Amino acid sequence: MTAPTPLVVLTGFLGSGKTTLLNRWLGERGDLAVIINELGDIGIDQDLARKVGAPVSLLAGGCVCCAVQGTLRTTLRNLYMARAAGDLPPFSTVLLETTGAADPFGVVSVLEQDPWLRKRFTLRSILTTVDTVAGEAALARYPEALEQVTAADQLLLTKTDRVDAGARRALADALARLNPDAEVIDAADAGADLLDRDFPRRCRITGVLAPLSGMASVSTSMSPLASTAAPVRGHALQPAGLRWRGRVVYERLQAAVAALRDDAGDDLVRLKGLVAIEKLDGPLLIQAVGAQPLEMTPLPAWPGGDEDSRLVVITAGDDPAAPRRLLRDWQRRLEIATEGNEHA
Ligand SMILES: Nc1nc2c(ncn2[C@@H]2O[C@H](COP(=O)(O)OP(=O)(O)OP(=O)(O)O)[C@@H](O)[C@H]2O)c(=O)[nH]1
Repeated sequence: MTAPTPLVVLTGFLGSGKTTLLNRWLGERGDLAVIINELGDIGIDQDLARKVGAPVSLLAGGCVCCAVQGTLRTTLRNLYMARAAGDLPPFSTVLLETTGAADPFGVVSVLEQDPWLRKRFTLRSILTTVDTVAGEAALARYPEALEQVTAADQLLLTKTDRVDAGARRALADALARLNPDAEVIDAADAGADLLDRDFPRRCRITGVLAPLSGMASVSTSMSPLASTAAPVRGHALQPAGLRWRGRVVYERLQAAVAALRDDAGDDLVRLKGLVAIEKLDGPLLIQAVGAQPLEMTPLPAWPGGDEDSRLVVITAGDDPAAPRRLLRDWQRRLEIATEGNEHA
């Protein structure tokens, strides 16, 4: 049997820059197979993944670490079989982008517990993006963010263009204390050759999400970033998505986004969407990460074959109805017809 194919896990909290980095790497090398995991049922990132011939598989509807572990197994098997049959280009490495809420240890256990997969794939590394703007707050509030940092072989600082050198250094020092085994570098300096790098084998023992009741003590004793904010229990992140047909007037969209952000307040963790706009050929890509500035980018054409408008909202807290309420208000504000729309 040929040597097992390396699997690189790219993780990092919601909106920390995983897809941006993945896209850059896809532009740098053509020997990757990519698996993108989305928290909700509606996928956007797989359409945004640069189309350079790399096979891109979508795992939607939950985290690979728990809800869709079985689907990850099937996807890896399918990739292996399709390559063996010559139906896919001969990729050398599988790059798995987790959801921003994933526990990387759960991903590792998929490989470890499946004898068939264990012979054919090997975990090469866990690479974790950390947002220099929002990373500190995320680590203090979300056990997922802490778990992702703890699990990392390499920590990649993103959005360093938006903070000063002092803030960058303070975060890097704090991360080094949280995970002394992982080197901290700027994502901007991380070329795609990082995907070939082997790291010393580590015993990965889940530390944060499993004993959730211990989270408060973990965040104060381990984290130099601990804040007074009460930590949210694991996976207390609620996704909802809306899909619709029809164009929206730009000014009304702007007002609807502002109203949604206002209504959600601090609980809005992530907003992303592709929206058809009056008088524009391609869609508008909408991105918001917490309270960070909104990004609206007109795309020249619809990426992927899917030309439905889509909006995904992820809120903090235990109430799964919260993001759905935001989407219902969104629908009402933009007078999007109910018929044919899909909430997920
Ligand atoms: N200024 C700046 N913005 C960045 C950088 N990296 C990512 N972003 C922005 O941050 C937002 C989120 O980036 P993504 O790459 O989609 O983050 P993600 O981790 O894939 O997000 P999820 O998949 O939703 O968890 C987007 O609006 C990006 O344009 C960076 O290095 N600098």
